[in-house]
Order: sequence, then C-alpha cells, then structure tokens
Amino acid sequence: MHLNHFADSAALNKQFAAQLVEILQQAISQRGEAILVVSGGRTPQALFQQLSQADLAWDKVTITLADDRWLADDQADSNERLVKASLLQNRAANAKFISLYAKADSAFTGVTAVLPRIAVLPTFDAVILGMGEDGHTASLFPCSEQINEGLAEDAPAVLAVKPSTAPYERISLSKSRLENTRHLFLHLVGAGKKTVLDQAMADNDVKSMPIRAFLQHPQLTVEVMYAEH
Ligand SMILES: O=C1O[C@H](COP(=O)(O)O)[C@@H](O)[C@H](O)[C@H]1O
Repeated sequence: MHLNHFADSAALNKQFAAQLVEILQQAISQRGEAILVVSGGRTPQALFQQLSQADLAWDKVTITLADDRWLADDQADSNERLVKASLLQNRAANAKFISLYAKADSAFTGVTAVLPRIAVLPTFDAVILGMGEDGHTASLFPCSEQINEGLAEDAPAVLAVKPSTAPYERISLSKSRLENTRHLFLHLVGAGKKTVLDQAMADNDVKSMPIRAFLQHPQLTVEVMYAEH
C-alpha cells in the first residue's frame, strides 16, 4: 500500500477528486466509458459533493457501490441514498447508477436479482473502499458467517452478508470482484481509522481483518487516502 497523508479532509477531497476525474477521463478517452465503485458510510460524503461538481462526461460514467445495507433508498442508513443525495448531483447527475438493492424481504433472496447487474461489468476503473473499526471493508465483515465466501478467489461478484456486530443484512461485492480494477483506493478520516490501519498492516490474518486482503495484496497497490480530520 501507499499512504497519502493529509492534514485535513478539505485538502484530501480536493486532490482525491482531481485524481479520480483524471482516471475517469482517461477511461472515457480509451474505452468510451468509465466505471467507478464507491463506498458508503460516513466518510465519503464531502468527497462525493466535491466530485459531483467536476467537469466530466458524466453520461459516460457508471457508478455502483462496493456494498449496501438491505434497505430501500429512502431509508437514512442506505448507502444508495447517500450516493443519490451527494454524488449523483450537480454535473454528476447524468451518471448511470447501478443499485445493489432489489425488492425482496431479505438480501439472501434478493441477491439473485442483483448479481447479474454487477457480474456483467468489465474491469472497474476505480474502486474506493472504506474501512470499519473492526477491519471490515465493503460488507466483508470478520464476524459474519459469509466471510470465507466473500474472500474466496472463486466467489460470485456479489453476496448477501449478515454481520453479527452491525445492523442490517448487506449486499457486498466480493473480494475477487473488487480487486478486478485498474485503480484501488482506501479512504480514511480520523486518528481512530489510522490506528486500525496500523493494526491491519501489523499482521496477515485476513479473516480477522478483511481489509488486509487488499492492503497486503500481492499485485495491487492500494492508494490509502488518509486525512487526520
Ligand atoms: O457499513 C459500512 O461501513 C464502512 C465504513 O463506514 P464509515 O462510516 O466508517 O465511513 C463503509 O465503507 C461501508 O460502505 C458501509 O456499508
């Protein structure tokens, strides 16, 4: 991994948004389209607002999520709601969005409707991961029964997950689908996340901290975008 350390989020968001725009622009000129995978949670909101104002051919950009909670998009904790409210705004309102949600009572039955939407996508241009204090990333939770499946090399592109230490059933892209990307970022804000990052780098037990699968990836270099506050 490569650590990019910023004193504050404003500086991080400015540089990170510019870097993402460059990657997406290059993808559009080389392949006619760009695919961006983002995370939810609290961390990326200001980045999304900054990115949404970028001058880019957004109609050629497809955006999806690394994971979502199994909630309709009008629910406060839906990652899709966050993306629609913060990223698919301003100039980025023209981007195409692929939802990880379908009308079903459970993620475990709904996953069959979501899987083909993601499985057909080509290599991603950029994936922005987040990280929880337990070392989960996307919804690859160390506490879940589905962790082996999510980390397996032959995993499906998406899987349903039920964390035992966090609310809601989830849909998560698998490790093997997330690593199929040209650029991989990990976005962290705050000293608490830096402590977790240091713990993740200090050992190699992937199942106890799934973020290690990316931070210690044999081929990919994760660009860690870290701001102190
Ligand atoms: O549950 C989730 O948590 C992680 C980290 O969220 P944060 O609020 O600490 O930034 C997030 O990356 C993931 O998308 C989300 O579903």
